[in-house]
Amino acid sequence: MKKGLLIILSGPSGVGKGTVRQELFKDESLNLAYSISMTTRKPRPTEKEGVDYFFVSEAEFKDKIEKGELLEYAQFVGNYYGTPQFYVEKLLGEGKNVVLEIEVQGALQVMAKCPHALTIFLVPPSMEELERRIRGRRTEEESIVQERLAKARKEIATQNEYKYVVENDDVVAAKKKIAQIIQDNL
Ligand SMILES: Nc1ncnc2c1ncn2[C@@H]1O[C@H](COP(=O)(O)OP(=O)(O)OP(=O)(O)O)[C@@H](O)[C@H]1O
Ligand SMILES: Nc1nc2c(ncn2[C@@H]2O[C@H](COP(=O)(O)O)[C@@H](O)[C@H]2O)c(=O)[nH]1
Repeated sequence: MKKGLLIILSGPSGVGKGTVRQELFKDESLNLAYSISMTTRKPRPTEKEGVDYFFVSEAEFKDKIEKGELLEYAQFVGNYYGTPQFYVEKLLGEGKNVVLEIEVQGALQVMAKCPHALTIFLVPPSMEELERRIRGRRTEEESIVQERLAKARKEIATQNEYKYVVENDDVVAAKKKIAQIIQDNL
């Protein structure tokens, strides 16, 4: 069986990666699977264990790092986030096109390890709109919103490291562009 395509969907916090990803997953012709990350962040009220993330303690996360079980990992605004390698390899082996929805430091690690990965960076129409989206979600307290926005400015400056940059002005339009990019690379 032909191995699946590894797809990195990156971009600043609040740009709409999760929203666009959910739209993409409605398109069954893309044969997508989502890589569920591990994090030390506390779950948000709507988030479910094993669906949105595997929520773990810092000690558990560090144990995974030591055992070499993460494809990549990073610290992001006070918490660890990482990609369990086992599931990614299993899904790719089953021919699935696997989506990693990750921040920039982790994306750069995967690019170094997997040079054939399809890399897509989502940008907001403006910083003002990004701020509206992060605040509109009402998931972070003010100090964290400020830290995420500061991080976003640095992350947006790395967009040239990615093969494709897509503006998320409209969710359906962004989904269509990314679906076309994936089809073109299959
Ligand atoms: N094109 C869009 N126009 C307007 N609002 C949008 C658009 N895309 C996403 N949003 C909204 O922006 C907010 C942030 O989106 P989302 O949580 O998907 O971002 P994210 O990039 O996955 O964030 P994080 O990296 O922090 O998980 C949500 O409230 C979502 O509904
Ligand atoms: N390097 C990684 N980054 C990840 C992973 N899973 C999610 N993320 C990114 O972290 C930030 C913050 O996420 P949030 O859920 O707290 O808003 C965001 O950019 C995510 O895409 C991962 O496994 N590795």
